Amino acid sequence: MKSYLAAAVQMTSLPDLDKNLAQAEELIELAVRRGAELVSLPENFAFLGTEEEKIEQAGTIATKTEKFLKTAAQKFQVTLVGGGFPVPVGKEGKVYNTALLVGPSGEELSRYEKAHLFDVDLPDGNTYRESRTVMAGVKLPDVYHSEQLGGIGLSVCYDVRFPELYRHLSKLGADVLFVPAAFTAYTGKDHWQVLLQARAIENTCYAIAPAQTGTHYAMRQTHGHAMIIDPWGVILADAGDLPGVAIAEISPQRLARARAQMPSLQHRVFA
Ligand SMILES: O=C(O)CNC(=O)[C@H](CS)NC(=O)CCC(=O)C(=O)O
Repeated sequence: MKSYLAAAVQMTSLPDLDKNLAQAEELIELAVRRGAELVSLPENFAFLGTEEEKIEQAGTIATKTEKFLKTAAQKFQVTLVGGGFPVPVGKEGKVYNTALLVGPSGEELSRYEKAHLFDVDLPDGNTYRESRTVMAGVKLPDVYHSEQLGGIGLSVCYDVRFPELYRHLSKLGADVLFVPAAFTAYTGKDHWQVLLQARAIENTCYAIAPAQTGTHYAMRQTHGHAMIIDPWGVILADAGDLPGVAIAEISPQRLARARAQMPSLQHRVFA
């Protein structure tokens, strides 16, 4: 593993696939121009609209988004994390909320289907029933071991509240934990940064969290603050609340130092 720059993109995705993919490409290009070799896009980067619209367009969203990720990775010669985005499954009109890791040759390196679905009623009046349209993934994510970029583990958004998933990834040798998200403004203000720092600290891994920000449609507002956190829990970059990119260095020396100073992974008893 070498030292390199990683980027967490922050977007305001809309119920408009082509517009979103164009915005994503601009932000990937911006990150690459600043030297990023590993660029990540938030949950719902390709489409953020009502569940009805999402299901109607799921086939097109899946095909175009996968092609977009592979083409963009090749065009900019970078490794990309994208997702989740809907991929149709079965006959019930449901989708997997899928995250993909794609290498610079456009090859798929890893795929993860979101396992924890956001079925929550918030005190601000918003009701979320992700399971109405999404089928829960049943497989723990793999770690992709890149000689250059280290061990890379995927997750999606609400997963961040389930530490056992990240423990699984760190046990498999993850160095970088991805949490692409569309966190609600309401929960985000109190929970987002704390949860990400906890996942980074307890696993002595980098946490990279691309995010949605702003108002997408109707009452849907997201928290923003795409960020990169180091294995000691220090926030290295924070995108604030406007579209843009958070960029920071991922360093094997910093990983080694944090793990030497706090060898908690070696002291695990139960998991
Ligand atoms: O809002 C939308 O329409 C888009 N959001 C999403 O698609 C997903 C599933 S509903 N959001 C989350 O998982 C938020 C989790 C979260 O915010 C928390 O854990 O607090």
